[in-house]
Amino acid sequence: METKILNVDLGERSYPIHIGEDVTASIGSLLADRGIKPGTSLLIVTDRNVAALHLDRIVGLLGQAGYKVGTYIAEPGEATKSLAVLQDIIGTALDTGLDRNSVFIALGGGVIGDLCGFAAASYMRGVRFVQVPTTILAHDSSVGGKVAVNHPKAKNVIGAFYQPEIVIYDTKLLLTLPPRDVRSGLAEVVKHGLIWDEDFTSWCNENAGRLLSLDLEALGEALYFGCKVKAQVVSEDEKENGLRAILNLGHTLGHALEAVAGYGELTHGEAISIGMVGAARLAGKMGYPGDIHTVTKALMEKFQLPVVIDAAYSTDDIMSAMQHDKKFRDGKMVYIVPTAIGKVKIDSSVSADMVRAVVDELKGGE
Ligand SMILES: NC(=O)c1ccc[n+]([C@@H]2O[C@H](COP(=O)([O-])OP(=O)(O)OC[C@H]3O[C@@H](n4cnc5c(N)ncnc54)[C@H](O)[C@@H]3O)[C@@H](O)[C@H]2O)c1
Ligand SMILES: O=C(O)C(=O)C[C@@H](O)[C@H](O)[C@H](O)COP(=O)(O)O
Ligand SMILES: [Zn+2]
Repeated sequence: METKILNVDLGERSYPIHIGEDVTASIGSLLADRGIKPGTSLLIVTDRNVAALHLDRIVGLLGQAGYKVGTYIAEPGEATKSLAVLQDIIGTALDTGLDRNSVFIALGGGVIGDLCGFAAASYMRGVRFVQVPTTILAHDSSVGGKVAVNHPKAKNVIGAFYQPEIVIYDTKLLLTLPPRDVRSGLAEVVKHGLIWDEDFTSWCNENAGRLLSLDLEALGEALYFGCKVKAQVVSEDEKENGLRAILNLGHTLGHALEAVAGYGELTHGEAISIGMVGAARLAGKMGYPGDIHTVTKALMEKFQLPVVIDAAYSTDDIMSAMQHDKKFRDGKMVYIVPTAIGKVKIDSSVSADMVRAVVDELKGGE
């Protein structure tokens, strides 16, 4: 696929997304084009898995382009998205003398993007940062400026809206992903179809095999579509006062499952796969056509993602974890309900009893 460029249109905080095979080869000139001049001190935040595979090359490219490069290597996994690791990154930034002109680079998946982005938002009250996503899932996390770490009780509740300077998305880096993370990332790809476009949802269904086997042509198209939806929604509603909540399809239940299971037990994509099937069940109970559930469940199964809740998790724990959802207002639940394939509604009329019934059905393996 030839390189494609999208723009996130946010006035003076607008930024480009470059997607293509080998775009990181030009990382130095892409940074310079964004006003990050050679000679600038950079801190690359990454995790151990990504470091072993891709860090030396990126450090080399940035060094050759004249940047001063430091690194912070975290443990892989969701548990790394924590205040303790955030503090450690800030310690490294201080020890290496980074100042307000310095730039943080997130080289990794969504965990690293969210963590590094929040570190950049906090360090000296804000330094610039760059997203270099290395997972499929990170087409979602690298765009839009939601940055955060987790609290043991709830996902992403310590965070900010803080936009990157540029997103540099090299699809070749995805070729080293383990199968579980391929499947997990594809859950968010399918989500962008389910909330936005019936035709793209059908395309995902038809191209599941190519996507699962990391066909770069198919992946490039899928990631371009997801980033395009995301850029459009975020450009209209950066801070989730309305429309942006649709990106949360499946997340009320999904985030609760991640917290109740213990961070890292379920991947984010696995959790929202179950959450999206739950939302489709809810839609059925509310009188929307039954095929939303059938199609959603079949799609998730096609991508080898889970569609039921482990019976060991307590329904009460799941229900109370959902109370921390950031969409809820004044104690009122707000759900993203699919009303057709490719369409969703932001709904505050869903009863807790209905949600509990869905959770119990999913635990019963239905
Ligand atoms: N900010 C947002 O808008 C947003 C959107 C979606 C998800 N998220 C967050 O993203 C996180 C999940 O992201 P994720 O699934 O990318 O998780 P992740 O960052 O933990 O990456 C998944 C695994 O893949 C490994 N990995 C990453 N790139 C690799 C590569 N190229 N080759 C081999 N291994 C590689 C990592 O080491 C890790 O073990 C969650 O915390 C979720 O809440 C945020
Ligand atoms: O960008 C958004 O907005 C999203 O909701 C995208 C989600 O896929 C993502 O998981 C996000 O981090 C969830 O945000 P939260 O506000 O529910 O924590
Ligand atoms: Zn998500």
